[in-house]
Amino acid sequence: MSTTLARLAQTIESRKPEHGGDPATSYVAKLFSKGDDAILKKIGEEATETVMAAKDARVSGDASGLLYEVADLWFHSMVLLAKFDLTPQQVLDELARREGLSGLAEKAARKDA
Ligand SMILES: N=c1c2ncn([C@@H]3O[C@H](COP(=O)(O)OP(=O)(O)OP(=O)(O)O)[C@@H](O)[C@H]3O)c2ncn1[C@@H]1O[C@H](COP(=O)(O)O)[C@@H](O)[C@H]1O
Repeated sequence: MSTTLARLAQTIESRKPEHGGDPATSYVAKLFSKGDDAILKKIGEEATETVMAAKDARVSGDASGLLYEVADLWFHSMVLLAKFDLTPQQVLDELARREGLSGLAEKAARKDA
């Protein structure tokens, strides 16, 4: 896993209440203290902002805003994973498992099952 992702996952984990995360000084601790729905709401917002940024980029030809929104989306997705004691490595493992398997072939296999 990239060291940036690994470090961020570690920081997010350290912000959990059981590890002493303080909602007064930490955005992640504050999200954890608000509960699952607050995290899900942020994911919905960031996903929508990603869509809007892509539409803006299509019009302006400048995709730089899309990078910021996808970073926000990835970050909040990592908070969600941590909330459920899952790790980015597990997501990468799932992507690795899928490597080389065409999405079209996978879908067809599902239909046959
Ligand atoms: N990568 C991020 C990161 N990306 C985005 N954000 C925050 O996510 C929020 C995004 O929400 P919006 O863009 O909707 O802005 P907003 O209106 O201010 O947000 P809300 O008040 O609606 O939640 C902002 O407050 C951003 O600062 C992040 N906050 C933290 N991190 C990482 O998490 C680490 C731990 O952060 P703390 O827990 O705050 O110490 C940091 O060192 C960073 O590495």
